[in-house]
Amino acid sequence: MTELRGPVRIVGTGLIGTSIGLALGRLGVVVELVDADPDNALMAERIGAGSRLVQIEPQLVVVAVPPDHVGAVIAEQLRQTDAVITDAASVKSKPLTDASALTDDLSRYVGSHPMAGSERSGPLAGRADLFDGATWAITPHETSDPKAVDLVRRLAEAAGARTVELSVQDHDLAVARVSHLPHLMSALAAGTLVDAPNSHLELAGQGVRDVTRIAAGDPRLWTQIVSANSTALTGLLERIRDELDRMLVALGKEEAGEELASILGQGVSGAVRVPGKHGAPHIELVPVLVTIPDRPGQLARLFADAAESGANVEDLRIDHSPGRPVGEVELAVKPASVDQLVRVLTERGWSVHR
Ligand SMILES: NC(=O)c1ccc[n+]([C@@H]2O[C@H](COP(=O)([O-])OP(=O)(O)OC[C@H]3O[C@@H](n4cnc5c(N)ncnc54)[C@H](O)[C@@H]3O)[C@@H](O)[C@H]2O)c1
Ligand SMILES: O=C(O)C(=O)C[C@]1(C(=O)O)C=C[C@@H](O)C=C1
Repeated sequence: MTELRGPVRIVGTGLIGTSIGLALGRLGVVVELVDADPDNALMAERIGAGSRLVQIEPQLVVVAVPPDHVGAVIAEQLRQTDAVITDAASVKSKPLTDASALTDDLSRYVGSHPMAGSERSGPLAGRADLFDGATWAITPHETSDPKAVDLVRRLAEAAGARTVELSVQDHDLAVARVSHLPHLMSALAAGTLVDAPNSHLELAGQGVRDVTRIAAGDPRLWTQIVSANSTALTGLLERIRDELDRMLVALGKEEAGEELASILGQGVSGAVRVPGKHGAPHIELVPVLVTIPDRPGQLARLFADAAESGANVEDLRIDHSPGRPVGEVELAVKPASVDQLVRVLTERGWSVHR
């Protein structure tokens, strides 16, 4: 076991670097912050992610810069320090290839990728709990030192994540499917809203919000991510194109029912395969919808009442459209807890529907 004692140097103090600094700060690990943009490093320091100048040599360097720059920073940090180096990039082949072109010995480098993030960028979007319960992929390459792999695993665990080890190639295939394709589909769906009249947008409910949230991610970052994974993405996009053609043909028919139901049914079968919280197998959750008045303290009261019922709220969604005097809270609970939750909330005056 290789103990994570720090100091940890974080290069790139945006959303991910700052969140890692904040998470390690919870354990008292000394963190040094470095960024090409001095304002971002200063901001990360101000919100408590670490310090800009640490006098001791780092034990570990985390490179959290956009994918196109990762290889060069890895090579630079290997030259400048004796530390183990990891990176957080959303693709793993490109950083390895780029770094290999710049240095001969990559034994102290182990790629990794926290599978948690946000559509927001920069240090102000950083959160100490971003990785709690998330999956963190570790992608050793052929010459990675096992002790370095162990230390990177320690980093992920210290940040609150559970680790999954897989090859660089397998990682890129996996994220093409579970992260990069969904991002592109979200961008395409959101793009159709650009010229939508306000009278259409006024009808926006939770469905369109669910589908478009990630489309708000930084286009420069995402261009780098998807370009670096173009081969895997091309195969998936071709499959989507074929399905779109099938859907168009079906919609054009008078009796489209069966064909459409088969495409939508495929969607249901795929959606239930998405694992549940903490990477656990998918568990069936039942949504319980509660209307809440738009007044301070109502959410706290609702949670207290839900807790009284004994139900564990597994997931939560708040839908509050501006201009409405009430909001709607969706509490997702296990089927066994539903009846008791509904009974207790109704008794306490909440307007509840399933
Ligand atoms: N955004 C997400 O949801 C997410 C999730 C997991 C992993 N990642 C990966 O993490 C990395 C960082 O993403 P982010 O969302 O934190 O981006 P970000 O834009 O919030 O932050 C990137 C930071 O890197 C700095 N930077 C850029 N080039 C640099 C260089 N050469 N040297 C030093 N600093 C440099 C920028 O000034 C900025 O502060 C990316 O590789 C991304 O693929 C992102
Ligand atoms: O939750 C989000 O906003 C994300 O898009 C996070 C997400 C993902 O696809 O799950 C996005 C890119 C990262 O490389 C890792 C995580």
